[in-house]
Amino acid sequence: MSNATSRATIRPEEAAHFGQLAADWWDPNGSSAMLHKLNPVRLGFIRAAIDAHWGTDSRGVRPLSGKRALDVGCGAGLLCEPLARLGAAVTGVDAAEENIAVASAHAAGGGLAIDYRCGDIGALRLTGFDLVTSMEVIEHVADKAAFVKALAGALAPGGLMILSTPNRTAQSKLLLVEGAERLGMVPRGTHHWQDFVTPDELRELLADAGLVMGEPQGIGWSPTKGLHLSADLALNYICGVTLGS
Ligand SMILES: C[S@@+](CC[C@H](N)C(=O)[O-])C[C@H]1O[C@@H](n2cnc3c(N)ncnc32)[C@H](O)[C@@H]1O
Repeated sequence: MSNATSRATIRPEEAAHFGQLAADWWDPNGSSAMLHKLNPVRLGFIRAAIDAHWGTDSRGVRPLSGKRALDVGCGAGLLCEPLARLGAAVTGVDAAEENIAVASAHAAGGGLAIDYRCGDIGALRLTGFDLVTSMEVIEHVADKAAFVKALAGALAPGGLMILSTPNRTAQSKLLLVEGAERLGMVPRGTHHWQDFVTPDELRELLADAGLVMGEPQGIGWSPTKGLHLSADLALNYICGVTLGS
C-alpha cells in the first residue's frame, strides 16, 4: 500500500500538533486539561449507551467484560483506560507516535493491557469490535468520509459506535476557538472551526457508510456547571451509532 493511501485520513500537521502535547497529556492541569474535564461527562453518556445497547448495568463492576473496544484518535489514552477498567479488551489508535508512546507507558504503569497502535485506521484494517469510539477526532481528519467508512469497517455486527465532536455554530466559534484558545484553556491551533461538523452533516456521512446515528446529546458549558450533558447541541455533541439493517 502506498504511503499516500495508508495515511489517507491523517493530516501530518494535525499529528504533529497533537504529538507535541503528548508529554503532559495526563496532567489534568496541562495542555489537555479540557479533555480531562470532558472525560467524565462523555463517560456518563457512554455508560448509559452501553447499558441501553446491551442491557447491562454499568454500576456493575465490568459491563464490557468479554467485549472488544476500539478508540480511534485515542491521544494518550484518556478514554482507553476507563474502557479497559469497564472490562473491555481495548485497542487504541492514534495518528501521533508520541501519543502512542505516552499512552503505552501510562497503561503499563497502571497495570492495564491495552493494545496501542499508531497509524491510519483505514490502513490498519481492524475489524470485529463490539464498541468503537472516536471522541473529538473527526474534525481533525483529512477525509471525513473515508474516516467514517473505516470506523464502520471496524464495527462488529450488533456493535455500538460512539462519536463526539464540536458543532459548527457561532457559539462553538466564540467559545472553543476565540475563547478557549485565546484564554489558553486549549492550545492555540487546536481547533479549525471550518472543519467542525454539524449533526446533520454527521448523520449524512454516517448514512453513506451504512450507519444509523442515534439522537445526539449536547455537551454544553456554563460558568456554574462547567461541561455537562445538555439538550443544547450548539457547542459540542455526542451520539450513539449502529450499523443499518
Ligand atoms: C482532540 S484530540 C482527542 C483525543 C482523545 N480522543 C480524547 O478525546 O481524549 C484528537 C486526537 O486525534 C488524533 N488524530 C487526528 N487525526 C487522526 C486520524 N486521522 N487518525 C487517528 N488519530 C487522529 C490526534 O493525534 C489526537 O490525539
